[in-house]
Amino acid sequence: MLELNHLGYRYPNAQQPALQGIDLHLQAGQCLGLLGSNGAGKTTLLSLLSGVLPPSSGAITWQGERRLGLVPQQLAFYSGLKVRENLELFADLYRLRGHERRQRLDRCITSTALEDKLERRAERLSGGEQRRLNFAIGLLQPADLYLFDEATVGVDASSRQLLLAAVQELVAEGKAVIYSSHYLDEVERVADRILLLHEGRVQLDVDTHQLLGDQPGLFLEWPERMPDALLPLLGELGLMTEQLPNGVRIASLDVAQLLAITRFIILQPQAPSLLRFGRPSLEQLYLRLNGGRL
Ligand SMILES: Nc1ncnc2c1ncn2[C@@H]1O[C@H](COP(=O)(O)OP(=O)(O)OP(=O)(O)O)[C@@H](O)[C@H]1O
Repeated sequence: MLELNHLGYRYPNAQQPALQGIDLHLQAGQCLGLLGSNGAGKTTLLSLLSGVLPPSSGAITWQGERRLGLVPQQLAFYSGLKVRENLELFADLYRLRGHERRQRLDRCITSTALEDKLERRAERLSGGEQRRLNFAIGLLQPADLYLFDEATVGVDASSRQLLLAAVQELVAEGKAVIYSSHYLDEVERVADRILLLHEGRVQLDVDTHQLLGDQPGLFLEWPERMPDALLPLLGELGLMTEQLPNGVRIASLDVAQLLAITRFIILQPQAPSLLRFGRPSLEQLYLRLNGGRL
C-alpha cells in the first residue's frame, strides 16, 4: 500500500534533520505502532505521509490511490460550530452522499460516544470530548490508511476503550493504520508491528508478538545489580536465560527449577525489585530498548 525509501526531512533553518533514512513498507490490514520519545520525529513522519510537509530527501510511493484519514495531534475542527455541524461540514468536504454519508456519520458518532453532544458547540466541549470529536472527524473520512497522532490524550478510560475498538475495527476491515502514542498499553493492544524512532532514525522495526514473545517467562531484576551467583546457578539448572541490565529473563522453567531459584533469592542480602511471571509488557521492553526514555 505504501512504501518509504530513504525518506528524510529537515525543517527550514534546523541544524539537524528531524528525520533521515526512513525505509518502510506498509501493507493493508497492518497496524503500525509508532513509538519514540519527545522530538524523535513521529509527528514529522505523519506530516510527510499526510502531505503537510514535502520530503527533503527520499520518496513516498503509494500503491494505488492515496486515500488517507488523519487524526492530528492538534485539534482540527471549527470551535464555533456545533458537533453535528462540524461532522456535516467534514462529510461535505469528504464528498459523502446518501447512504454512505449516513452510515459513516452514525458510525463515527457511536465509536466516539458523542451521541449526547451533537447539539453542543465544539468550544464548549470538555478537553476529552474535543479529542473525541477530532477522532470522529478522522474516522468519518473514507480512506485506506488512517494516521493517529496522540489521538487519545486526555480521554477518559471508558471512552478510550471505544476509540481503541474503533481502531481495531478499521484494521479488521483491512485498512492500514499508523498509531502514534506515548500510551504503550494502547500501542500494545492495537499494533501488530512496532516502529521505534530515535533522533529521526528507525531504531527498531519489529513484529509486536515477536518483540513481546509468545512464551511467558520469569523476570527477575534487582535495584542495582543482580547477585553474582545467579547466572552460575541458572547455568547449573540448565535454564535458557536472556540477560537484562540488572537481571534476567528465564524463558521457561519447571516447578523444581522455580523452587531452586526461590531458595536462592531468599538467601540474598538484597531482595529483587521485580519478580514477575508472564509476558513482558511493551512498556517494560520499551524502557529497556529506548534507554529509559518514555
Ligand atoms: N516547526 C518546526 N521547526 C523546526 N523544528 C521542528 C519543528 N517541528 C518539530 N521540530 C523538530 O523536529 C524534531 C522532531 O519533532 P517531532 O514533532 O516530529 O517529534 P515527535 O516524535 O512527534 O515528538 P512528541 O512526542 O513530542 O510529539 C524535534 O527535534 C523538533 O524539535
